[in-house]
Amino acid sequence: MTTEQPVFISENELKQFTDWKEILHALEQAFLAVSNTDKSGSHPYSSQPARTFVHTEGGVLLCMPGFVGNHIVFKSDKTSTPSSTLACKLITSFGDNPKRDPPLPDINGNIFLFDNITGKLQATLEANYITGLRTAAASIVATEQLFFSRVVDKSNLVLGIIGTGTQGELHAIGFLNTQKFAKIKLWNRTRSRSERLMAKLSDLVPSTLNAEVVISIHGSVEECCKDCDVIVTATSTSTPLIFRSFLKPDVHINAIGAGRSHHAELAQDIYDQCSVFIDYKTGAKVELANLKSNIVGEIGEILLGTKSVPANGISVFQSIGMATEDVTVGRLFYEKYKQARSD
Ligand SMILES: NC(=O)C1=CN([C@@H]2O[C@H](COP(=O)(O)OP(=O)(O)OC[C@H]3O[C@@H](n4cnc5c(N)ncnc54)[C@H](OP(=O)(O)O)[C@@H]3O)[C@@H](O)[C@H]2O)C=CC1
Ligand SMILES: O=C(O)C1=NCCCC1
Repeated sequence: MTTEQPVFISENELKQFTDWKEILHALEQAFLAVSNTDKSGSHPYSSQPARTFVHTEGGVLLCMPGFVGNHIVFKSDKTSTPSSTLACKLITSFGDNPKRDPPLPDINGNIFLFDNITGKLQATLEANYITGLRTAAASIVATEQLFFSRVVDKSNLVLGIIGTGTQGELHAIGFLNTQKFAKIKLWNRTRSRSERLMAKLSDLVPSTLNAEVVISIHGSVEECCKDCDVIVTATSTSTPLIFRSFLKPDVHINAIGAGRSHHAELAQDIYDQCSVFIDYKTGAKVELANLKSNIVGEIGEILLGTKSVPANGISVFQSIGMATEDVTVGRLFYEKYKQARSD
């Protein structure tokens, strides 16, 4: 039995291990694990209750425990045997933090990884950046399944990002690195923040799949959404920003924001007409209880082949955020950290 002390791995150390292909694979494993009910087959499986919320005067603490069994950590390692991983993310959201001097992130989290045999703590991973990566990767996997799988002409596609905070930025970077778009349109309530993101993306573009992409900033949400094929909403708004009339008929939307409710960014006239897919039903029962829409199923059900993708119309991935995503991505980063130290 190991007598080693748990390690603490900082955000700066973790950043060097970013590999979008591996992160997308880790997300697929998480989605599959949640939807799979057969522990004896070849797919990953999971144990994951709905997360809990502790409210304080200044914000909220979320406790997100999860277990994933029979998952493959590295897509690139064809010989790897399946792993089991137990972890818990503790994450706070304190909305006044960005206004402090100096400003602090609204969202601050850590992932605690445990030895699956002994239950002993192995590592604590600072998880602001990982939370951003895995949320963006969840949207990218959802977009592959709900949009790219049904689209015939993949030339000249337009991506819109509504909200260019931490999440909006990592979504733009993730999509730039993994999917082809002709245009990326940005909108943010505070324009200077979208200008900062545009400058950052322009530097990154040459090293991505999207050397020819045109990036633009827009003064209104409606103008930004016009002609978009895929949209990401990543704001903390508590009132709707996007209405049906802004949208193309077959648009796909990844709705990330968790303002007062998890479905505040889109107007009811969109929810009246679209097909909604989610990350996990257990969480949706609690966090999407007031959502009036057609929730078709989980992304993992599409990956398992037990649910099919609507051929057309508006699709929405209503991203709640779940522990199993942090479990598989946290394990991936921990293994990369250990490999780097043994080299
Ligand atoms: N689904 C998931 O798995 C996850 C969801 N989230 C959620 O994603 C959202 C964004 O998080 P993050 O990027 O980390 O936060 P940031 O603080 O970095 O960014 C917040 C963004 O929301 C915008 N915003 C806030 N209030 C409003 C409003 N009333 N109208 C329009 N825009 C508004 C801000 O604009 P401005 O720059 O003008 O202030 C900014 O663009 C949050 O709601 C968060 O809870 C976060 C992590 C995971
Ligand atoms: O899934 C997460 O992590 C979060 N979801 C909602 C807001 C805080 C972080």
